[in-house]
Amino acid sequence: MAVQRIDHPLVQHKITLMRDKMTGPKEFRELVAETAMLMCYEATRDLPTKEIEIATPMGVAKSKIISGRKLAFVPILRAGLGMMDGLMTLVPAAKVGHIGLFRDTKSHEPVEYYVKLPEDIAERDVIVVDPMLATGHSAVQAIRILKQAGVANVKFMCIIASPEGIAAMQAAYPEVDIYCGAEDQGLNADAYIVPGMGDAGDRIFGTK
Ligand SMILES: O=c1ccn([C@@H]2O[C@H](COP(=O)(O)O)[C@@H](O)[C@H]2O)c(=O)[nH]1
Ligand SMILES: O=P(O)(O)OP(=O)(O)O
Ligand SMILES: [Mg+2]
Repeated sequence: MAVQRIDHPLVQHKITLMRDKMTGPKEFRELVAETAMLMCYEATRDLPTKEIEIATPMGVAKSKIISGRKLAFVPILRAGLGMMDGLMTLVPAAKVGHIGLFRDTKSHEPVEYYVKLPEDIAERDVIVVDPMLATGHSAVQAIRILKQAGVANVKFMCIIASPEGIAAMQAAYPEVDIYCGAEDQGLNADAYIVPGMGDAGDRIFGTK
């Protein structure tokens, strides 16, 4: 498994603004979407292309289009939803599946409450998105659901990852590439990433 940290200055700048506890929900939401769009640029770098001929106003150009297997994004609800505007701006033809998980406050284990996937998900390359990879159990569960649905090729994209989350993913799905913007120190007793940026879902939707 490869962990790719996206160290583009724009991504790093936006992460700093998201970390700031004074950043309110409107700005936080915009930053999550913008960061996701920038990260998606890297996560889709290996999409296959083919050359076609296209009529321009001045003649015929040999030019590339994306070819091969189609893409689906799967946000882990709720926080993953915040990344979708940016991703769909970049890849408007992608289909979207939803996996709803919340973490039990005592065990920190994910509790599944909703799954809706495109009918042809097994024929698509999938990028699972969640701003935070903490214990890694939500991401592992989401990928398990997708594998059971027949998905062969899956990547995971988060804004901040913990070493524990990366290790959990590596143990469960060593073949899944992880794209992250930052790798932080670790988890606190409540399984939040330190220093992190708090509860991403609450900050996106203003619920706390
Ligand atoms: O600092 C944090 C840590 C976690 N979250 C939310 O929890 C899940 C991921 O947690 P796992 O422990 O990896 O299952 C993720 O959906 C986040 O929304 C958070 O917001 N902030
Ligand atoms: O993983 P959680 O419990 O933080 O869920 P949500 O994304 O709904 O905040
Ligand atoms: Mg939350």
